[in-house]
Amino acid sequence: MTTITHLDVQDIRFPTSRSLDGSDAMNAAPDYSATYVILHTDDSHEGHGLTFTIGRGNEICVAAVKSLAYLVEGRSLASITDNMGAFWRQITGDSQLRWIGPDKGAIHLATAAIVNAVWDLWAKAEGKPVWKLLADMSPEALVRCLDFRFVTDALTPEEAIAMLRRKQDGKAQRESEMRQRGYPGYTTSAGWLGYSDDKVRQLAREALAEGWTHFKQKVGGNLEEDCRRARLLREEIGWERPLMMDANQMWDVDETVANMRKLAEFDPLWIEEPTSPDDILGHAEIRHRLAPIGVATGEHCHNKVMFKQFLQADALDYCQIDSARLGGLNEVILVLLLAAKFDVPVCPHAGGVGLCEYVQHISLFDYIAVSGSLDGRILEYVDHLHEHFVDPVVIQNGHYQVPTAPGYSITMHPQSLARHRYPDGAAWQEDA
Ligand SMILES: C[C@H](O)[C@@H](O)[C@@H](O)[C@H](O)C(=O)O
Ligand SMILES: [Mg+2]
Repeated sequence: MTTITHLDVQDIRFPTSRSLDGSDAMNAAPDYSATYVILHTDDSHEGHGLTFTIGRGNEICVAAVKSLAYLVEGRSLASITDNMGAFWRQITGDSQLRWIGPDKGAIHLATAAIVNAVWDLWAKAEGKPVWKLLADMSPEALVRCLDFRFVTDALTPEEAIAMLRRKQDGKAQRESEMRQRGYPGYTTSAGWLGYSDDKVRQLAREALAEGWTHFKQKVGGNLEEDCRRARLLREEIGWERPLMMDANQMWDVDETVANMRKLAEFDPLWIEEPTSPDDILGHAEIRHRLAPIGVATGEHCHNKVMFKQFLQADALDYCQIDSARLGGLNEVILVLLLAAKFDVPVCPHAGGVGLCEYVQHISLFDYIAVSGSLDGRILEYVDHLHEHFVDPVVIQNGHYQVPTAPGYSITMHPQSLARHRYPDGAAWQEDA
């Protein structure tokens, strides 16, 4: 019986601001970072998990993980997995720690790192990748992993079981389809705001040659500049291939409408995070006024209650859950079910460090067992930092190939961890 003996947490940072990888209008110079958790056990298994931050602030998540550690140390894996829903309530329920959330901010990001590490440990112990562990569970077992508190007005456990039962037919066929074709993706790599025109053109050409069909660009800077870059991208990718735009929360509601009426000339599929991530009614208003341009949001949507209200308010066309902004996989699954009930496609946020590795499991599971559909669904891809992972994502022809190694694909190489540990790792010492 596997027992968690000790939780180790590390502050891992990559100096991506030096090349402006990941730059956008709100986040001009991010250092992609991970609050990295290892659950050590009394046998050969380890559970790895991380939460993504963009540099300063990672130390706050590290401290929050340390405060939460007592909730898993000393526990047997079986005592957690026997009732994952109860475990999730417990890890989010320490009243003294909950006070600095609840279910939001640094404490919730830290929760995600631990919860995802538990899933990694469970999947490794079962010898399955996480998506397969989930896809093989009965509807009842899956629903037992979830905490429906605060969402039963929109979705009850009984309804969730019924929804999952309805998708049992065809699961095997969808799984084999995914093993053959992979899950369709889109690339953000050519569109970072800090890149020169030449670099954008070059990366767009390379992405086309690699088989990408959907592209995302950053907007939210100077409007003329946004238009110029959209024109440039359209010159490279043509008009048949979808182009998405991401403003990273730069605008007010009326400003969004005015700016997007101008950018509509470039036929965007969606505008992502146009305004404050908390402004549900604002997004609904934008959606209403900008249709048929879609509204996408979710990478800063911090819990199931927020998503419930976005869905109830008809405020989004694309639900962009983040695997470590929500409190780990249990809460993500609940949002997948909510989105399926409201018939809104889930297109997870990815990129950063490790987020592509995580979300491939989520979208595969969504297709195989929850929504059963690829309509309007496309999974983000960003071409940075995969070399640090033991089982990195594999992309072919713009499609994520199905991961087969046991776990959540989030384990990093020990030498990558050592080199990027902040502030003493070699990557930070060399030209400091
Ligand atoms: C700072 C980051 O790179 C963000 O720009 C990024 O996550 C982005 O919003 C995205 O949608 O990929
Ligand atoms: Mg975004």
